[in-house]
Amino acid sequence: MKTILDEIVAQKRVEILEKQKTQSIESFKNSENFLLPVKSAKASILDKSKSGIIAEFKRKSPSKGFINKDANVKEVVSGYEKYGASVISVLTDEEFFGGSFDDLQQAKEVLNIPVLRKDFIVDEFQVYETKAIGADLMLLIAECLTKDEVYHLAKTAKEIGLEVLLELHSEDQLEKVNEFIDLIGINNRNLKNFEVDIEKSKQILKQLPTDLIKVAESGISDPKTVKELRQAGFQAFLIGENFMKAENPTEAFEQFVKESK
Ligand SMILES: O=C(O)c1ccccc1NCC(=O)[C@H](O)[C@H](O)COP(=O)(O)O
Repeated sequence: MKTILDEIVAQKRVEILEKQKTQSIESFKNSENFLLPVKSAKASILDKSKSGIIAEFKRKSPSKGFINKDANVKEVVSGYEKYGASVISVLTDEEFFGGSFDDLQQAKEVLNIPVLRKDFIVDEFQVYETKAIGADLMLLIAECLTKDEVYHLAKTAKEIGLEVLLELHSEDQLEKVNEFIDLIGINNRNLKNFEVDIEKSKQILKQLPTDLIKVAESGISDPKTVKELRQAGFQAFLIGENFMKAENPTEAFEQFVKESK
């Protein structure tokens, strides 16, 4: 049976082919952002004056539909930074998440902390594109890539200065971790039925390489869960919907950070 991830990846491949009619890796290399230095997410997460939260700007999702369709990106992300976010994640997928490059670029304009391009990267074209749009790091999802693809995409990213967050959904994907990965995320959301199980993070944690930054992802809505996961050994927490669904995402974030200390 096809999963939502299969559907998203198929759509990505169509989009890439369409974009390649007018853009090329060479054109990305000639872009203004290409030679600019990136901000390190690793360093920002290890900075103890911040919360360890990777706060995600997310307008909609396949599991929840619309969350906050018309949110003002600059307002929301600058609030997240003000109250201690370590990194900002911006969805750039349009079809399934209502995101855009414009959202990422607007976020970048007002932020001093690193910005993660949250998308479904399956081709080196998108790696160069990630640098050209001004992101500091990118996500790779082990579930939709072979071990060789993860290696090639992560190596390319590192060569052009991007940091890489590799997301795992199960223990058997651990073999895809390589020397080019900076952060490793465990996604608590089952992409077949969208159920969230925070225990999954804890189970896989014990087997993660000790030298990588460990990120618990998805379905976190209680500050106590952050405390628990921090105690267990996670250094970062990727949280989107819980803040975005609030009437005032910044206030919700501020309160959450206070309670998760
Ligand atoms: O969020 C979804 O419904 C989803 C569906 C299919 C593939 C990926 C999906 N989410 C991407 C993410 O990784 C989350 O946006 C991120 O971890 C934040 O999760 P949450 O705090 O639950 O919004």
